[in-house]
Amino acid sequence: MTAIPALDRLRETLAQSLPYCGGTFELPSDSFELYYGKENAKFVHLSSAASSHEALDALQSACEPAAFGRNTETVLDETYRKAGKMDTSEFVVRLDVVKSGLLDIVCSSLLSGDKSRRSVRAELYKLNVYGEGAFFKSHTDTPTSGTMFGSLVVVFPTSHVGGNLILRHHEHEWTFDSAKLLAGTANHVAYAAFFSDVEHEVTTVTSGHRITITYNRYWGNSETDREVTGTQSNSLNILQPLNVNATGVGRVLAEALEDKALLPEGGTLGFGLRHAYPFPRTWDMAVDKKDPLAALPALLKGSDLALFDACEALGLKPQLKFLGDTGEKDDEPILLDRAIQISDVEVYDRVDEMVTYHNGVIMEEVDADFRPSSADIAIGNRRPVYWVTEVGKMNTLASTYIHYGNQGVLSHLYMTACLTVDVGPVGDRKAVRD
Ligand SMILES: O=C(O)CCC(=O)C(=O)O
Ligand SMILES: [Fe+2]
Repeated sequence: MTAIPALDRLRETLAQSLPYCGGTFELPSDSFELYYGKENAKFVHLSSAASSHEALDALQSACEPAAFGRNTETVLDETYRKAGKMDTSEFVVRLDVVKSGLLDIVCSSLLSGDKSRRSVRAELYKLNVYGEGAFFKSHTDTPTSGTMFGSLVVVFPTSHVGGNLILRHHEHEWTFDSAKLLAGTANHVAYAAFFSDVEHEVTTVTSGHRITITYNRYWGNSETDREVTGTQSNSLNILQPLNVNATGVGRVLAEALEDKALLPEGGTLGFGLRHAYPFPRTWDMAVDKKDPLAALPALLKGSDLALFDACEALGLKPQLKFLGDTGEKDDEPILLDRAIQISDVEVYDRVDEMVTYHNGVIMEEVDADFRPSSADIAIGNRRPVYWVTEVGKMNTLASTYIHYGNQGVLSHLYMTACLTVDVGPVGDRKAVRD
């Protein structure tokens, strides 16, 4: 098969997009003030200089053991998560992520395209104390609603050793060492913001107190731009460069489309999305009216968003689809343009059910140089697809893997869709057969 160098570059570009940003941020001293407890309210200043070991121990003792999610259940199991937690009803912290400008910094580092201006809401979720021996094994942050897209962790400058936040996405891994970043400072916080579907863990704290507050981040109203309140401060240290954008992706995609070795007579290109998105566990079309897949374009993030925007900018029509896996070894996967609830599909013939009643087409994986025969064109319910980026189990609708979250899954589950784009023949890629 002929090599298509621009396609390799496209894959590299899409994989480069970082799903996290982090750094340190200087704040006025009062931002570190914490009041907790209702009956006997206590005060502690969360910086190494101002707080005694005893005061931090007292805060730790006032916490409850932190639970986490195993599928739909919220469980306590100190072999998986050992940490203290305090609910927002039990404490008040002076730090304001909006007024201080921290939320702006995080959004402009992590988001791209129109979304970098879109309004974002950060909701304080928990205070956590990781004392000596505390840790949290690998999990993703459970979506509490369909608009939740990210998490933000703020680590206070109380002295601690260990407790690295390790993030993993596809084949990459990043370590955020808050202890090292905060060493010797009393007036900075360390922050890490990531897309919530990114797997992460907190390694064992070997000494001291690692005290954090976490926020869930949600998309706000798509019509309203984010109010930019932040001051650009010299005291900001951003560890991660900006994300890939649609222009960069569009440039390599356009180049790939000029190559005669890629679907010379036109066809369908497929991309497995790199992020998972929250979908309702159940819904009823009669009540909800809208298919959850229809909401997905507004939720895209990272390189998924850059790819979608790049296709549109080139005059192509990207489509988001699910891959329906029937669960049978010999069945071919079905491309679906709506989200269906697998449990709704009769067990006796899922392929027929998905094709006949759910508008599905049978997906046939082909090579980059595929040329359709007249037979391919005639058969309406089969679709030859050349997958540019990997599509697989992750992209299937019926996901059965055990999900570890920061709480039990309530209303939403992460699902990964794929993007397909029909292209015309070389030289006329926008010309697409109906
Ligand atoms: O403390 C951290 O760095 C991350 C904590 C975390 O993953 C969580 O609370 O879900
Ligand atoms: Fe988490």
